[in-house]
Amino acid sequence: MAERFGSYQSEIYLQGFGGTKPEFSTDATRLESSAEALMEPGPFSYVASGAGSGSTVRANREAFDRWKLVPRMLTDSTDRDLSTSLLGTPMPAPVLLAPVGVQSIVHPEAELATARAAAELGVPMVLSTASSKTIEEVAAANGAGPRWFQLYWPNDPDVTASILSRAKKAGYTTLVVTLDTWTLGWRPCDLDQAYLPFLEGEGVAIPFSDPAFRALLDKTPEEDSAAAILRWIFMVTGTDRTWRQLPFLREHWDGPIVLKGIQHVDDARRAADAGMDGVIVSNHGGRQVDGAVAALDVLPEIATAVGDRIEVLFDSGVRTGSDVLKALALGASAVLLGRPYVYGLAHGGEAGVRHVLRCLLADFDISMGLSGNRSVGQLSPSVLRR
Ligand SMILES: Cc1cc2nc3c(=O)[nH]c(=O)nc-3n(C[C@H](O)[C@H](O)[C@H](O)COP(=O)(O)O)c2cc1C
Ligand SMILES: O=C(O)C(=O)c1ccccc1
Repeated sequence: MAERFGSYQSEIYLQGFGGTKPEFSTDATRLESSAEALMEPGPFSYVASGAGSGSTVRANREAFDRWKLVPRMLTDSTDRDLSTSLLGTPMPAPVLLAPVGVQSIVHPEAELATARAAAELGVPMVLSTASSKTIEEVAAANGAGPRWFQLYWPNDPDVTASILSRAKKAGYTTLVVTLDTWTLGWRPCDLDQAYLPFLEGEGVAIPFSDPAFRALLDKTPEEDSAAAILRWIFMVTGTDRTWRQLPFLREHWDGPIVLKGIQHVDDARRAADAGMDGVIVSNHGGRQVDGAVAALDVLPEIATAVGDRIEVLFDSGVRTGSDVLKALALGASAVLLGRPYVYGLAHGGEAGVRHVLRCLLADFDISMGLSGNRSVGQLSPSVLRR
């Protein structure tokens, strides 16, 4: 697998020596700028922006910039092994695609394009409950690729059980339960444009195709999609799901369960005590609580507290190979990539997502080697300085 990433490095450099520019930028920040030029203003700012003043979006990046790598020399890191295994999922590198809803606002092939690109590289994707394609359609596009399922937790037990059984049947192995979005954050950019993503594109395909959800409606989603969407929004928002109800998910999911959106060390301990298999340290890419702490700043204390009991994953602000390295050195066993692959999708569908992933993996590989690290298991805070 290292060879595959290495060869991509050579491919990019050889193209460069031949004077051929890559189709899309190899840099995540530039890709965001070109996505802005390419996308409609509504979808672009929906993807790019954060809650409130954007202070947490910025904090996520600033936290990465405060940590620096201290490279080591002559360490024989020519042959690197970036592969890892997480909750029974073998991975070519410690990277997954974060759950991102309603991808049809970005590209007509939406999650199907993402699923194909992820499968091609063997990178696990996490399918969002709010996706614009169904559980089964995405599974078919993902083929033999590894896939996890993210749950926005309905307050109706029959609907929850139905969605979980569909996901299990379609080959999703790990359940990610997102806890930080029991209502959408205050997002002035979207409010100012009156932009609501679920009203665009193909709507919310998973509940719309779900027999248990459809059974609750007076009119089918095809007859009255606005009413169906409203019903769905009321079902997945609100605070009536608590720690006490986690056993319900356990009863209806026989694979690993990971809680997403954990930011306080006591919540991470509580997740471990509740028998969960992992947590994702995340502030939803700064989209929920404006002024929330940078996700990277709480990672070390959470990894120290529970890292020996459960898996600690990380997202929010990962943009480069060095970022992956830093998060792993601070205790994450893997990271999830959010906005950058969505910009790849906007640029070129499946090819765009594949491009973004290959660039990130090649950059991570090179950064590992040049800083003197051979394997992900070897990383610790000692490779960093603040
Ligand atoms: C457009 C968009 C839609 C998202 N939709 C979901 C979702 O449906 N479920 C979820 O758990 N997280 C969702 N997220 C959050 C991501 O999973 C992830 O936590 C975040 O994007 C990571 O930050 P980053 O974009 O800085 O990498 C979404 C993020 C974006 C940008
Ligand atoms: O916008 C988001 O961050 C998000 O999580 C979401 C929620 C509902 C539908 C689509 C995406």
